[in-house]
Amino acid sequence: MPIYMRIAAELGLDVEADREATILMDRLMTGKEDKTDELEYLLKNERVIILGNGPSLPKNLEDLHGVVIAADAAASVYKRVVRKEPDIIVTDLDGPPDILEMGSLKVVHAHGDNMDRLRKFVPLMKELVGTTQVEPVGKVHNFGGFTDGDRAVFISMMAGAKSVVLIGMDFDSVTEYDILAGKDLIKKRKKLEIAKWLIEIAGKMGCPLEEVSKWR
Ligand SMILES: Nc1ncnc2c1ncn2[C@@H]1O[C@H](COP(=O)(O)OP(=O)(O)OP(=O)(O)O)[C@@H](O)[C@H]1O
Ligand SMILES: Nc1nc2c(c(=O)[nH]1)N=C(CO)CN2
Repeated sequence: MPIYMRIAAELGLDVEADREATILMDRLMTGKEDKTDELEYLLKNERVIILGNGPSLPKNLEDLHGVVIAADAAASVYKRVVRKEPDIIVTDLDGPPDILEMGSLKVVHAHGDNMDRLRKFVPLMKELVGTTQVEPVGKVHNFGGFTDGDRAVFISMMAGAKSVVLIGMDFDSVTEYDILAGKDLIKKRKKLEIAKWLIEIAGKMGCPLEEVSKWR
């Protein structure tokens, strides 16, 4: 079974709704600039640092050398701690809305459970990269991956990054942010297990992961 079909079955996701969201995203991107070439240019042959939103993130943000990709709410933590904005934000738009005001290149994911947020936020954006987890349509791409953090890993690999460093990817523990945001913690833990599994697959596919011991 294709990897995404296994994930959809495990989490009870509606694949047809994902397809509908992909078509919606393509329509919402009409007249907007598809920044995929710039995304690739930013990452190709670079050392890429991917920030996940795990509890260890704030303590590990000193002296980062490389292109910084923040997975969703990790962008807010990065800005609060180092007073800089990440180069790239990968999001499915369920993080804090202030991240959308950052100057970072945004990679916005369409899926069956965020169509309202796509309708609300994509019209406010001038340029973006649109992604999906099902068949690509028009300007909406599938680079692989599922959660924001592991999608950032697949994007980096597909763009030809020289190496990939993972920070704040604590797959065994949810954050205070998840609890305060009232997330379904059983589902969140399942998503973190999936993220870990997919990053392992990316490693087997040749993704040049650095310092693997830190996130295991
Ligand atoms: N312990 C952790 N808690 C939260 N995120 C983590 C953790 N470890 C790794 N991550 C990665 O950081 C990403 C961004 O975190 P964030 O809290 O914004 O999650 P999210 O993707 O918006 O939540 P959801 O997966 O429910 O949509 C996650 O998608 C995941 O890939
Ligand atoms: N349909 C659907 N797709 C997703 C979802 C989700 O909640 N529903 N969450 C994701 C990462 O958090 C990624 N993809």
